[in-house]
Amino acid sequence: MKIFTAQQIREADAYTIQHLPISSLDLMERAAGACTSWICKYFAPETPVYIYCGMGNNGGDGLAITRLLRNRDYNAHAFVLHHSEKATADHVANREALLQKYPHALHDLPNTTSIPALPADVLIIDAILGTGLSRPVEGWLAGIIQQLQTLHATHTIISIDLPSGMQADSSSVNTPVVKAHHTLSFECYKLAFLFPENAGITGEVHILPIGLHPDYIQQTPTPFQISEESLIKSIYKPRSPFAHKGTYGHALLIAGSEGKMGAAILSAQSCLRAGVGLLTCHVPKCGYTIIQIAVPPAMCIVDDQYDHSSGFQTDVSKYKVIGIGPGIGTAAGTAWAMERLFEQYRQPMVLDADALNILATTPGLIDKVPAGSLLTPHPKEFERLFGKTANNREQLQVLSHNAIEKRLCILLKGRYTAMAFPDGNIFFNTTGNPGMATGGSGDVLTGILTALLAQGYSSKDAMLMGVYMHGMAGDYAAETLSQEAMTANDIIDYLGKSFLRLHR
Ligand SMILES: NC(=O)C1=CN([C@@H]2O[C@H](COP(=O)(O)OP(=O)(O)OC[C@H]3O[C@@H](n4cnc5c(N)ncnc54)[C@H](O)[C@@H]3O)[C@@H](O)[C@H]2O)[C@@H](O)CC1
Ligand SMILES: Nc1ncnc2c1ncn2[C@@H]1O[C@H](COP(=O)(O)OP(=O)(O)O)[C@@H](O)[C@H]1O
Ligand SMILES: [K+]
Repeated sequence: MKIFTAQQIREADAYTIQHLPISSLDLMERAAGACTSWICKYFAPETPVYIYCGMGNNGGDGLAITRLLRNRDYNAHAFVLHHSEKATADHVANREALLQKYPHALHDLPNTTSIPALPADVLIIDAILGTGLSRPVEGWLAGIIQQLQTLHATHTIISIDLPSGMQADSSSVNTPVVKAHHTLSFECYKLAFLFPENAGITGEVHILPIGLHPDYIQQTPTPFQISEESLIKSIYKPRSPFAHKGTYGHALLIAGSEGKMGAAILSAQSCLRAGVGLLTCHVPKCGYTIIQIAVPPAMCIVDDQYDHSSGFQTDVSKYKVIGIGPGIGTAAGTAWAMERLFEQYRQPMVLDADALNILATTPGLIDKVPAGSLLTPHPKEFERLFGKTANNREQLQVLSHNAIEKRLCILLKGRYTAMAFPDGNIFFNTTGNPGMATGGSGDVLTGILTALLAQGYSSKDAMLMGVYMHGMAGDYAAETLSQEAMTANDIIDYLGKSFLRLHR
């Protein structure tokens, strides 16, 4: 699913009006109709509904929703906030329509008044500002938004299209934004919904289709997309009936150190469960027996130190892919060995955890990482690698810039893991849940990505598919075990169920 900018949404609107037999007013009626149906599904007609409307088309939606709710016998009231002199044509048309049918449902709030006290059971609809927001809200309107923010604790708030004050495509940190329990947004996700800094502002996001022209959606390029199951199914390659273990690649996993052999076990097990043909683990000498007992299908070679500081003396060229990082530690010798590895091995590899920490502290080393490699930092590792950023929009820019410049596939872990590619595209993953906020989840991802590269998926496809499958396995685990009780091992156990879903 593409994510359009506010500007592109305006263009989509105009294109739809021009190429379909529909007026802009009818499109607004459709949008308002979709919101009204959603509200009626979840709230009984006895619920009093107060709808705060701005002067633009977002306010127009609010006025239309008021009329449509009244048509269904809801006790709905529109409060128009006069934040600008002029209203848009469709706002005016909907004002007239409401006045004509339900004159007592319309109330004007001049830009001197605050929101009058409201009964406890009122449902609040925020239709003040949408994608037309041109600058951060200030003055009187900022006061109104602050008032609505405090009402979040006592009333249910539904924002139309986006929480008023939120910028669709950029950061809104330190600016007044309505805090919603639900956001009913039209046609597509807005970029800002995916920013961790906006967690708790949109509430649950519900995307309501309003029939924007499919040609515009298909033809318009955008760097931002949501990775969906249909995309993953199109990437997935079923195994050939004539396959043998050599078909699916021999992977080398460099992982573990004293006290951190668990990371090696988790990534090795997930690598096997994600379909690698053959797996060899490179571990320090303290880990030999552990791996041999815990992961029988894997072969094992050892470093004669307690970390990986003797280097990877084996002939690395025979491996289809190398995954490196989980639990390896950051000893100077390990950094030295990693540098040698980049000289010997020039195919895409997977770098995670301590491998990333070593990159962050060894000047110039990141430039030696083979092109097409997959880097999987969480936000702290990302900051160590690329520095602090002022907000999530800037963070995304830094992510994409480095992916393009260094020709790497780099992700940034989170609720909506962002994946940036050398072609400039950025995808967001939606699978996964807070049950995965548990030690070892990331090690499992390293194993999955390594396995997919070994099986011949391209770097981009491996990242898109691996992150999606990792989250889906986490979702299956949470469904059966609860988010609290699930552990990283359970993500591995449910990988099978996730693959079965792709077979269908
Ligand atoms: N294709 C779509 O997505 C559709 C969108 N519609 C609605 O139209 C909305 C966009 O409408 P508009 O372009 O009229 O924009 P808005 O309704 O978001 O706001 C525009 C108005 O707010 C003022 N304004 C902007 N920033 C302000 C600030 N910081 N402080 C005070 N006033 C400010 C502008 O001067 C203008 O009067 C969408 O969010 C959606 O609700 C629907 O009606 C129909 C279809
Ligand atoms: N709230 C969440 N929603 C979705 N995915 C999550 C959530 N919390 C964690 N995850 C996922 O779990 C993984 C955690 O990785 P990481 O922080 O590297 O863990 P570790 O270092 O313990 O192995 C990431 O892939 C991340 O996207
Ligand atoms: K709004």
